[in-house]
Amino acid sequence: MKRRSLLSIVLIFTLISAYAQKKPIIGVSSVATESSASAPLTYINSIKRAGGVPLVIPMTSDKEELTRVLEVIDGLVMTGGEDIDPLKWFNEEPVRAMGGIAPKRDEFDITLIRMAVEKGLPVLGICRGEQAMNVAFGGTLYQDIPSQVEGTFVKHSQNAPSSYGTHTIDIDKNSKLYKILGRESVVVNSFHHQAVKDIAKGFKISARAKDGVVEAIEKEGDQFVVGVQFHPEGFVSKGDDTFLPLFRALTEASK
Ligand SMILES: N[C@@H](CCC(=O)NCCCC(=O)O)C(=O)O
Repeated sequence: MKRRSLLSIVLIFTLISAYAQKKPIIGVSSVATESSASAPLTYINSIKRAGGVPLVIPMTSDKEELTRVLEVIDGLVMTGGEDIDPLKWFNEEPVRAMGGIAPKRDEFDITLIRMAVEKGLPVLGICRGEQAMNVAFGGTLYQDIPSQVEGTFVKHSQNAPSSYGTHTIDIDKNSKLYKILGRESVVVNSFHHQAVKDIAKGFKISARAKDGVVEAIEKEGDQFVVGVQFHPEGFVSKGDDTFLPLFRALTEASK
């Protein structure tokens, strides 16, 4: 009898440790067009380098489909892209300097973020993904930094490779981002002309550029819900480990 109970304990322990070693499946919102569903390999390779298994999610706003997707993924990365429709999502008339919008992608991204966060999944929003995260929970955006934000001077739309940082951000020491990166400031890449204006309820600003533009946000509380205005995948996918801890924090939170 003793031998059998010892064997069953060893078996249970083996099963638990095997489960704990399983790589988490990380959903990646597709950079959708009307005719394709794909995501840049920079996101895919960064997730792999951080120990996750990437899974591209085709654009849909069908809640039944999204519910099934959320049953199979353990975490989520929201990718970059077009401007977000200001009239639909934060009740502002479009300013002349607003860029191209993608209404179906807005619906997809914002519905997916809301459902993932409400399900308790870890979510990392990148650039548009950070902006959609803020809007999904009631925040607003500057539609065009240069024409709407007095006193800004940093170039937020760099003409340099995505693996090359061009401006500094200052990180709040009381933030998840600081705990993850372990530094008060860091040089980031920058490919945007919009930014968080009013922070969503239940979120906080965790980093700003030297001209005050918001560069990172996070949900208050323990759930990993982090948005960054820069593109950490541009560095990580090229072997620069500066932001690998951010993807690792996502995959760890997804286990
Ligand atoms: N349109 C928004 C967000 C910009 C953004 O996501 N840039 C990334 C483009 C490259 C990619 O698709 O990853 C803004 O301009 O602020």
